[in-house]
Amino acid sequence: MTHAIEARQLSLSFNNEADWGAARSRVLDRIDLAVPEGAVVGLVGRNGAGKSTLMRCLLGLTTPSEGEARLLGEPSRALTDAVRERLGYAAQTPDLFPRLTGREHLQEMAAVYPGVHLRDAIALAARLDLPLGRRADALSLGDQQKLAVVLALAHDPDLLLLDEPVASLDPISRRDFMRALFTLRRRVEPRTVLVSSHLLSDLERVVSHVLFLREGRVQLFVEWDEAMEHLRCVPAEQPEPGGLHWSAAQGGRLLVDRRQRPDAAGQPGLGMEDLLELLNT
Ligand SMILES: Nc1ncnc2c1ncn2[C@@H]1O[C@H](COP(=O)(O)OP(=O)(O)OP(=O)(O)O)[C@@H](O)[C@H]1O
Repeated sequence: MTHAIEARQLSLSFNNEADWGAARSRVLDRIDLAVPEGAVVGLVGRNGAGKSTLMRCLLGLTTPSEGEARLLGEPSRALTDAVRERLGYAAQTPDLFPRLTGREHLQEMAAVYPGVHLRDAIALAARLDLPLGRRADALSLGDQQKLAVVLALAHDPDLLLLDEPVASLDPISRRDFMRALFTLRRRVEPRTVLVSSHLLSDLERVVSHVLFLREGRVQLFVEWDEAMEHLRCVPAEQPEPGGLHWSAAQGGRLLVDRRQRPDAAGQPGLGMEDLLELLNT
């Protein structure tokens, strides 16, 4: 199987001397990851879990302290232009030129990336109700986010990384945008997407996989349909072999795969919010 995103023992530490004397804090902790081509991965975790940092390391924008990442088969630290042209990224804080209009942003991009489809991008902007004639510094935060996403999608990338792209969008725009992510494709090959969000109900509708991150570590990386079908929570006073995670909360709870635990048969399925809560306690 080909993997669009790979990480091996990816770690990152920062010197936080101002905060903690000479302490070094580990923001990413030995992350191993293999995301199959065509997967739509929801990246989920509490504030400060390391989601944005992981995306930046994957893209080669931040250099890891240890380990390595690969995108579309190439090491992130040395991506060729050919692979860069197949990537789309929208940062959590939109990275726009304040004096340029949305349309000018698109034209600038078309000049650099031969694969930009102006007509499709303009159609997506219209669908999202984004005024392309307005300067970026005159756009609301939600509209700036929409523009960042329209730009990230404009060249029909094979791999799309979106860092909280819908946080400031109203519910109607969010729904339209989530649909657009997966339907706007000129090529037949499926697009791989890594999207972080705290809006779990939006993610639940569109993802094929979920990556739960806690304090820079991968807690769980699962196919979402499988997780809903088979992951269950059973009471347990202490960690047990075969359990995927043990939480001390509520008298002790163990996350298990019900195929391995007959006693989990009567337990209800877990939503993304249940899992996030369980994995963080
Ligand atoms: N340049 C830096 N120097 C020191 N610490 C940093 C730096 N960048 C990030 N961190 C720390 O790394 C941790 C992870 O931050 P990150 O922004 O990746 O989290 P996140 O999961 O994206 O959070 P949120 O959901 O709030 O966006 C935080 O504790 C943050 O303070």
